[in-house]
Amino acid sequence: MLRIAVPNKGSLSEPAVTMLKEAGYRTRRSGRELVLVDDANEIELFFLRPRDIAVYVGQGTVHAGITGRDLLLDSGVKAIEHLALGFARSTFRFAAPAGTMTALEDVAGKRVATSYDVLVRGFLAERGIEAQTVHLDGAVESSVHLGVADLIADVVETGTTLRAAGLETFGEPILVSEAVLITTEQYRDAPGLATLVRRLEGVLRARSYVLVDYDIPMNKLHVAAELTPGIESPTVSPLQNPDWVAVRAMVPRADMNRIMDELYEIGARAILVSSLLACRL
Ligand SMILES: Nc1ncnc2c1ncn2[C@@H]1O[C@H](COP(=O)(O)OP(=O)(O)OP(=O)(O)O)[C@@H](O)[C@H]1O
Ligand SMILES: O=P(O)(O)OC[C@H]1O[C@H](OP(=O)(O)OP(=O)(O)O)[C@H](O)[C@@H]1O
Ligand SMILES: [Mg+2]
Repeated sequence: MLRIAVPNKGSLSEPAVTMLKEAGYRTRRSGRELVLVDDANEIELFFLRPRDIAVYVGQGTVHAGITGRDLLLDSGVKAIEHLALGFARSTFRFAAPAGTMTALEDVAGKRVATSYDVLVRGFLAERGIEAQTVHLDGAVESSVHLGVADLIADVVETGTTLRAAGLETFGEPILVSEAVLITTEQYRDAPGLATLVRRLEGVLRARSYVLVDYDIPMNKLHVAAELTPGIESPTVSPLQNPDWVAVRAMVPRADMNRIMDELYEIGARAILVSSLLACRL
């Protein structure tokens, strides 16, 4: 039976559970279950602290796990990023009181507060910059104001938390992170894992594409097909009126409105967009 570690708390937890549910797996009924056996899908889900997941995967006690790229790198564990999952997207950056630091060199000799010491020390060492790290478990943004550090290195999504603390990012991002499915060389080809990966890819595709249907005059079909080439080729069906056809194709969700506008411009009508629940391409 495939053993998978799933985050039990924090930013990764809810979207990870939602994704597994959309991939057809049984998921937690309460927030308290530690392990869940899904016999039908031959999978066991272990709900663990996000930070610990790389450790379990690295030790080989579970076949794979969902964690953040930043947490994986900070763990120092030799695990493989098997599939990027597209949620919990963030950057990991240095930030200091507004107007005080502009370049990485400014970090030299300073105290950097962070929850990701290994990641930060590795990044600075690679660039030959010596600085001291101060480990904090969270709310790192408060550390400068409270005098335990001169700057921070932390997760930034919208930047709201930084702004509220009067801090500004500077220098290149240390890392661009998102949730990832991780495994080890040992289990990379485990049979059940391929199924899990295919299902998760199906969810990712279903999230990033929509299905568009429209009617178009026959003489405009070639232009319309260029706008909606689909994956292999758009489906074209006859209509009772021989001068018109119906077309169905998958289009990237991000381009949906532009494509609808352009289809309308060239004469398409009854343009309908629907969401996909799941797919195998
Ligand atoms: N605001 C955020 N937006 C996107 N991703 C985030 C955000 N905060 C944390 N993450 C991501 O979540 C993971 C951190 O897991 P962690 O359990 O520490 O989450 P958390 O939301 O910080 O939880 P906690 O409430 O325990 O602080 C990392 O991969 C990190 O990049
Ligand atoms: O850029 P923003 O959209 O403001 O998000 C980034 C903030 O979110 C996370 O904090 P979290 O809520 O997890 O609190 P923590 O610092 O205690 O982990 C992260 O550590 C940042 O503080
Ligand atoms: Mg946090």
